Amino acid sequence: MSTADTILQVQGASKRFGGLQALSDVSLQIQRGQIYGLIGPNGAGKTTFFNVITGLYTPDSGRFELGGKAYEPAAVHQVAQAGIARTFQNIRLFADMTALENVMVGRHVRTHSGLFGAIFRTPGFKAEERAIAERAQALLDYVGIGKFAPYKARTLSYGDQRRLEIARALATEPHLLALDEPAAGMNATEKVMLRGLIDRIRADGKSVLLIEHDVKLVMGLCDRVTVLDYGKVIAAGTPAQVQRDEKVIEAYLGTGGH
Ligand SMILES: Nc1ncnc2c1ncn2[C@@H]1O[C@H](COP(=O)(O)OP(=O)(O)OP(=O)(O)O)[C@@H](O)[C@H]1O
Repeated sequence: MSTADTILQVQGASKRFGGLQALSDVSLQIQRGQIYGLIGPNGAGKTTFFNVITGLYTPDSGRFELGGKAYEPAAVHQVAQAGIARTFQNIRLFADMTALENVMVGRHVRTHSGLFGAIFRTPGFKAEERAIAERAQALLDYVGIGKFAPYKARTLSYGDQRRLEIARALATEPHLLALDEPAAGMNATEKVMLRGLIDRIRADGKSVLLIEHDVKLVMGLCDRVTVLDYGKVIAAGTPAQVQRDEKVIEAYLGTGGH
């Protein structure tokens, strides 16, 4: 049952690809200010779940509520307007745009001048553009890469590109930030910084949904965790609870061979 503190409520999400049931009746509930982990072996359906809640895949079934209001995850733009922002497992930045410009693009979801203003560069558009640039710089500072603002995205280190993706996602002012394997490919120092950043994002009032293979990171950061295997929820609870769960141990270590 959802409460006033529920930010995301998903009930019975399913998604089939041909003969493969990638998601089967998946439900979960994220409370405001929570860091929520979604884990499971390779191919368990984690990314499919992200794609469903962020409008990239149309679910076959499921009910979705964000901040107590029903939403149809029908289109990526509508999802951003509703208040979910995400990053991708395979970084998707505009490689030849500067770090600042990448964040400015994310910000445009929340601006008003629109295409007309952008094409004719109206005074309103220019003032708005300045404000957007200032806000983008503040977000780069926030994730710790402010000094790289004028650098092309592709020249940044891998860990910094991941932080840039987070800054761009934050630019849409989401209530829920969905991070798809943010620590993938990071070294130990970068992981420590990432952990600090996610903690700070939560402290600043946002909820975070996290797909992550680094078990230590998940267990250290998350308030609650849902475990998927073959598209089904096999366990949900605190990190300590799911770690002890036999179905979870079996899924990771068992005979599934995945
Ligand atoms: N667009 C698609 N078309 C067909 N099958 C797909 C599609 N997207 C995902 N799948 C399949 O759905 C299943 C779940 O994949 P998904 O990427 O969601 O798993 P995952 O838990 O994110 O895995 P990983 O940890 O490896 O990223 C897999 O068997 C995958 O091959």
